[in-house]
Amino acid sequence: MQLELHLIINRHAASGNAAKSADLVLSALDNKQISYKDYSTDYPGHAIDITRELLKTTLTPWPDKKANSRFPLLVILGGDGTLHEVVNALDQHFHIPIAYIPCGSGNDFARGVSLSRDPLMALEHLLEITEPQPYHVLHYLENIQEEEGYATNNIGIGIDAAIVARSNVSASKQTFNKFKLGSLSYLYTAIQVLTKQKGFPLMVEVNGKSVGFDNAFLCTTTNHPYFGGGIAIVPEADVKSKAIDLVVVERIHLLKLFRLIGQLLKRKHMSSPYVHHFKSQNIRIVSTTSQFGQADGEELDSRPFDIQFTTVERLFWL
Ligand SMILES: Nc1ncnc2c1ncn2[C@@H]1O[C@H](COP(=O)(O)OP(=O)(O)OP(=O)(O)O)[C@@H](O)[C@H]1O
Repeated sequence: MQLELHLIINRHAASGNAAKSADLVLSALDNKQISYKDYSTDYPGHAIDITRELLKTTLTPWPDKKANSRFPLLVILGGDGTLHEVVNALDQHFHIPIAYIPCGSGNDFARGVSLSRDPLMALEHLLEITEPQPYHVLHYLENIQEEEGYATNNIGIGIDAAIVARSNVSASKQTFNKFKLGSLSYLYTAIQVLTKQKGFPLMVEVNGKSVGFDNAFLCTTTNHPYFGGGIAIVPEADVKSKAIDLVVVERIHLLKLFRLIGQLLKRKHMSSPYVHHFKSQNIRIVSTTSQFGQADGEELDSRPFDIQFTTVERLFWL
């Protein structure tokens, strides 16, 4: 099957470093005499508008019914946030495959699906593939604001979301990204926010059973092991599995918390008595107090949450 590539490029990802990666990819395509159309994003959310336009005019589900035609393949160049926008813009068009060349700072989805984070290697991989594969993505339904969407990586309320909110306004992300140290930016901001985040009451419902926490600190639902730029929050999570992994960490004394962070970095935190792991195809979390929220590193407003999670299969050209 011949391909017609449609590239959505977020040159602003990785604090602008994505522009260089995108130019490398476009030059490689020119050298190989592979034709493409490229669309650069001009503002936050522009990837959504471009995707919706392509959906009306160009994109088709796999497999293509028209023989001898070139398949219009959507290719995303950006970070997890850009991918998040496109997955949500495609909504229930699960049979329209998404190809991905990671150019962001964290690139957790690429880590989660074992895709090379070197843009040229990811391009080689894309050009070798002959058909898309199904992967799971998280589906969430927030009952209070009746908001629905998808996440390729994770959705969290509590400290991880507070870190996202803080790092989006801090200069450290730009500084660390300049030196290609996106995950250090996350850790640096994390340490700044840790002292401020208070514990909050949380209810978790898994397979019809409710569990209450008086003093939750982190509550993250994840599709694969990674968050925050390569931190393995649930090392055993598997993007190919239908099950969702939820991890709840309790607010503990700062000294114990630093010890837990050490264990987290060595992937030994899951046995801690303060870390609670749930795995199911259907999970609900309820926070009656206002908390920060994040979906794939994109901020959700600070508010109470009542979220129902499932997974859906969608095609990726990976
Ligand atoms: N032209 C633009 N100017 C400013 N922001 C943009 C522009 N185009 C897209 N964006 C925004 O950039 C944000 C961040 O992009 P993205 O998450 O892909 O990169 P990143 O944060 O560097 O990577 P990662 O999420 O993998 O750490 C997205 O929220 C997107 O809406």
